[in-house]
Amino acid sequence: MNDHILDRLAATIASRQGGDPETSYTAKLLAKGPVKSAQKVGEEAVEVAIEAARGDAEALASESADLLYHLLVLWTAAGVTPDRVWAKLEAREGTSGLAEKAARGQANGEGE
Ligand SMILES: N=c1c2ncn([C@@H]3O[C@H](COP(=O)(O)OP(=O)(O)OP(=O)(O)O)[C@@H](O)[C@H]3O)c2ncn1[C@@H]1O[C@H](COP(=O)(O)O)[C@@H](O)[C@H]1O
Repeated sequence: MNDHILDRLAATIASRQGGDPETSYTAKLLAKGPVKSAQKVGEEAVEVAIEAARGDAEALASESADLLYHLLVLWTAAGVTPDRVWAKLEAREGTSGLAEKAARGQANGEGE
């Protein structure tokens, strides 16, 4: 997935670590630490939800791009590589979300 936009964006974000906050918004954000990035992810997620509820597909696409950018910044700030997340998704590929939910329920002692 190395030529995917998310991987290219993640590489750009990683390259901004320790960069000049005067010339790079990403460097400025990373310099503030993971809590600031977590706050931005929360804000952008709310904006995504608002545009989805309003039924504005163009605004939803735009806010989704903001959310993905800030999520990638958060991963970098928190030391999570995109490959680690992709591996989680790949491990779930082909399995039903309902089966996973049922397994979690049993582990929690539900449904007995
Ligand atoms: N994809 C993005 C991207 N998406 C959103 N944003 C910025 O994220 C910010 C989010 O909007 P807000 O209204 O919350 O911004 P704000 O009010 O300045 O927020 P605060 O940080 O002050 O809380 C805006 O300033 C957007 O420009 C992005 N900034 C950068 N990128 C990518 O990151 C690359 C590197 O950017 P620099 O680090 O700036 O060189 C760019 O080439 C792009 O590919």
